Amino acid sequence: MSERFSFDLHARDGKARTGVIQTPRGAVRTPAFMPVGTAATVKAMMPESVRATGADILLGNTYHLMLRPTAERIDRLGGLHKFMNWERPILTDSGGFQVMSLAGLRKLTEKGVTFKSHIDGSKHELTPERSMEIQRLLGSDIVMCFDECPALPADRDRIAESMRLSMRWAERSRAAFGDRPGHALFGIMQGGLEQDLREESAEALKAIGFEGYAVGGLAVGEGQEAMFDCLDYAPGFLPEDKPRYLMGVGKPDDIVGAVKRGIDMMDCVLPSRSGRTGQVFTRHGVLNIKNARHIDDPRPLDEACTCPACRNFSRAYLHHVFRSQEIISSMLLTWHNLHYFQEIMAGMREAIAAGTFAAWEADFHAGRAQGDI
Ligand SMILES: CNc1nc2cc(C(N)=O)ccc2[nH]1
Repeated sequence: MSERFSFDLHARDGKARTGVIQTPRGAVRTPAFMPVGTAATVKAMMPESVRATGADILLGNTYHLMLRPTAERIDRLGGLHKFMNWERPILTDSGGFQVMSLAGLRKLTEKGVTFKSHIDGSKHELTPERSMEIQRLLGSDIVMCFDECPALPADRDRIAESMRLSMRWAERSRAAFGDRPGHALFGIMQGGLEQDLREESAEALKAIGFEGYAVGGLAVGEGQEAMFDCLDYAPGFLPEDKPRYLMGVGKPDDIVGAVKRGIDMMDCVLPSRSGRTGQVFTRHGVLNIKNARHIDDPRPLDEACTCPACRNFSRAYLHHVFRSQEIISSMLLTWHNLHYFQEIMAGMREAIAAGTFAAWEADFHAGRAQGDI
């Protein structure tokens, strides 16, 4: 285990990169996918099961945890790692995105955001300083700057104004974070789909200096083509030698396209949330287990998959327990989806190291039938 936070790039293939982030709580192999552990749990998964899928790091949500059970209570109980029995790295978001997407009665000023809890209507405030304090109390290994992520579509002036506010908040986040060896603070690039504003944001963040850099403000309704157009230039504005984290992404083909364009880390609720709705991701495409066509199907979800759902259960059984709203349905489908997402990451890491990413990507796309399978 390293006492420091560091990032070592091992290989490149085109713009795609593979390497390792070292932290005092363990190594993170990149490109990395982070399962989302919103309320101190990856829903329907035991922590050891999350690890068994291949995850090196998971994401915790500041907004949810500050409201319930509160950061102070988690701190008193030994921090988030101990609280949720996950002793490997945790990245926490700043709360900024979820305040704007979940909370009620929000008021945004230069200082920060005041809002009402979606749980009980109680009043709260998030500022760069309070977000840093919460993430410190949680004990997270990678802390995210407090920022504002404007909803798209938005006009250029709004995007510019919002980005510049986030850059001022990045300064304040850096100042409030303090000197915490072994912990990292990541800046978040904003700027919407405006190339010049993205470059301005990157320059502002580099002038402050961070241990890693996120591409924020995407996966907010712009669509894959627009997101990839932005990713064709935005990662290149960021330092080569620091991790690049694309927030909130995404479907398997989004993830592959992002890594191809130079992204090292991603997080998304899709594999876990969709597992609970019966949506199953496989190397041959997507299926929904609730479809009646599975009712007598003795085959596994994916013959080639080694997860517990595919090794031990038929589609007919998974259809039955989904239809019966049995808890095991969410457990098995979440496990399968997370396992598959980690299989994609492992395949890309290996391909980039071998210089065969283009062939791997062609095989990835070739295997995916259209629609249900
Ligand atoms: C699900 N899409 C998504 N876009 C995001 C953008 C941010 C951001 N801070 O710009 C954070 C979380 C995000 N999640």
